[in-house]
Amino acid sequence: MQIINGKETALEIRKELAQAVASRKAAGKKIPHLAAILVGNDGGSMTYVGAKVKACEEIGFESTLIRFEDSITEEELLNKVNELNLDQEIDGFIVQLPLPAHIDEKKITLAIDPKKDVDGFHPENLGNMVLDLPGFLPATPAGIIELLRRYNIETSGKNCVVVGRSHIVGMPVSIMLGRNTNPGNCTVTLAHSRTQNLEELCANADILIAAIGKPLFIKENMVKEGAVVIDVGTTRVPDASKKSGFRLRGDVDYDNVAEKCSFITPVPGGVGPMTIASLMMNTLRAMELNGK
Ligand SMILES: Nc1nc(=O)c2c([nH]1)NC[C@@H]1CN(c3ccc(C(=O)N[C@@H](CCC(=O)O)C(=O)O)cc3)C=[N+]21
Repeated sequence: MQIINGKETALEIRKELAQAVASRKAAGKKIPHLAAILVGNDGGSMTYVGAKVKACEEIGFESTLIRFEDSITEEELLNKVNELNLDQEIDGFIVQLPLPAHIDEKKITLAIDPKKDVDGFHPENLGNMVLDLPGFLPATPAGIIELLRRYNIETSGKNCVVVGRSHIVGMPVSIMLGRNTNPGNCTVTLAHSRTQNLEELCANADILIAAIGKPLFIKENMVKEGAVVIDVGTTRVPDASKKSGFRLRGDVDYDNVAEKCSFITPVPGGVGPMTIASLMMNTLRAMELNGK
């Protein structure tokens, strides 16, 4: 069994990006500039956005954090999105999800200029992904693909089961793994809450991707001997023994599953840091895509 070290891999990518920034600087080219919009005070969102800003600083990207109160109106948020769309200094930006219930996330996502959509959530970028055209790949699925690539994990012809059909992880990663690319060429099954015989289905997977957001959902009996298990879950569960009062839990019952796997990602230190690394890769690509 090998633990896939996402934290270390993300660090490697960040070093590569820092080099790319340094050579851009030396050539007198523009430094990538990422902006992030954060609405409200959700603990998880603040942590993730903070980590993104920190990653920018380490790599040498410019970053701008834009914060709003929960009470911001949809129109005010749309105005800010439009402003960032037009701002020549900003190469890419994200609007951290989830947004307060009175704001329509779809409307906001549609308002982002696809050329600055480094989250890869805009339908134009999802369409480009499906058709193998250049664009931005969603950060978490791209991070998963990058881990499979860097660990030389064979995917071609493998039976891959993705559990969870979210628009930002399950659905896009199922498409990416089914494409005629390497990594890719999997036979993919996208499972969800209505799937019948889920346990049996998972137990037949060569590659199992858990993206449901339910702590410890994937049990030992759902994992095949020698399977590759990718855990996308990051749920904060209360834990009095921690200073923060919570601990991070994946979707996989790691302690009982790990032994059976050929490869497994831990939580924390697996897919999470790769999401941020992919976002940074997308931000650098934004410059290339936009001819800067
Ligand atoms: N517009 C938008 N884009 C996103 O990419 C986005 C989002 N909204 N909303 C929420 C999810 C979640 N997400 C994570 C990013 C990093 C970690 C991460 O780095 N986790 C660390 C631990 C961090 C901790 O200690 O809490 C780890 O797994 O090792 C986790 C989750 C990005 N998301």
